[in-house]
Amino acid sequence: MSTFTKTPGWLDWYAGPSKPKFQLPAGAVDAHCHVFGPGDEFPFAPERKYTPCDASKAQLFALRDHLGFARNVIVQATCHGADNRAMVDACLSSGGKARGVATVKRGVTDEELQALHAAGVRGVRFNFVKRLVDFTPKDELMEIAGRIAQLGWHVVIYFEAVDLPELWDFFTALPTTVVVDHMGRPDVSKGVDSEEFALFLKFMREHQNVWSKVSCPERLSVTGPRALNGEQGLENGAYRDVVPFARRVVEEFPDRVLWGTDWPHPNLKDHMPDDGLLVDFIPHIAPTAELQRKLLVDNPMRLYWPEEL
Ligand SMILES: O=C(O)/C=C(\CC(=O)C(=O)O)C(=O)O
Repeated sequence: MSTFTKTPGWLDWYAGPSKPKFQLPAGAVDAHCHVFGPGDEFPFAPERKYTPCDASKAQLFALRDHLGFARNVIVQATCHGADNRAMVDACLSSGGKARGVATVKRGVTDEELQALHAAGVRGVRFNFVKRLVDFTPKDELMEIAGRIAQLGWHVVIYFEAVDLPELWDFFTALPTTVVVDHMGRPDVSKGVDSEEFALFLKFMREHQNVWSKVSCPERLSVTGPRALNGEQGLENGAYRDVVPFARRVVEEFPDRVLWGTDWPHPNLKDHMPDDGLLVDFIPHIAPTAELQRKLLVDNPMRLYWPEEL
């Protein structure tokens, strides 16, 4: 029995994912996933906004193998705050098959940054989603960005589309490669030609250092039906409303896109996706073998394992 009580209504990750029909290219990277705890070993942070179920490194690596991925990029989740131990432990246990994205505070020492680097961390995440984090002053974030730039790391930013205008000046001043989570969370009901999404495309077009994860159809879709428990795939319409957004980004910026499962899918409210069906979403957004190879292999390798190229 875990010491922690999950947030009421919490949905646990789906333990019986289907085998994807889409065969991932050799060396594919799941470039956005998390580990949670286990809470009794790696306690959740006091300042967290949610308490999840456990989602261990062993369970993540089993999913990686089941789906046919070769590697993971493990992104520090806000439920662990700036305590990166669970993520670092997972990276260190992966035999070089996982790299990490950390959360750090201004007080982090150079030695701590070096230790994170040695463990496989290659980026920090700045989260601007108000339901997930308390506000951090931008000068603090800019100072951190300046320090991690010297390690060759990048900054991952998580925000919602309506907040992009306000955050624009800060984002465009970052001195590193900048990776946007989930296409900046567009409101897909506004359509792919909306002003809001045009601003996001302009952000990427005018700033060659900006990359995007084209992940999370299950989070962005408003129409469904859902790729739920192996029952329905995209051929039945699951998450169809997200396809034009992701496909537009993949086709216009093929060398600056990443894809991840987002396992164990924190904070979903109405359903838990089948990760096998999420993999089957990929050929709809990256329709050619070349686009798939860039999205799943070449781009994440360039960012996270450049020494192997
Ligand atoms: O997994 C994600 O990308 C999205 C999250 C959670 C999150 O980012 C976090 O806790 O750090 C969300 O939208 O609730």
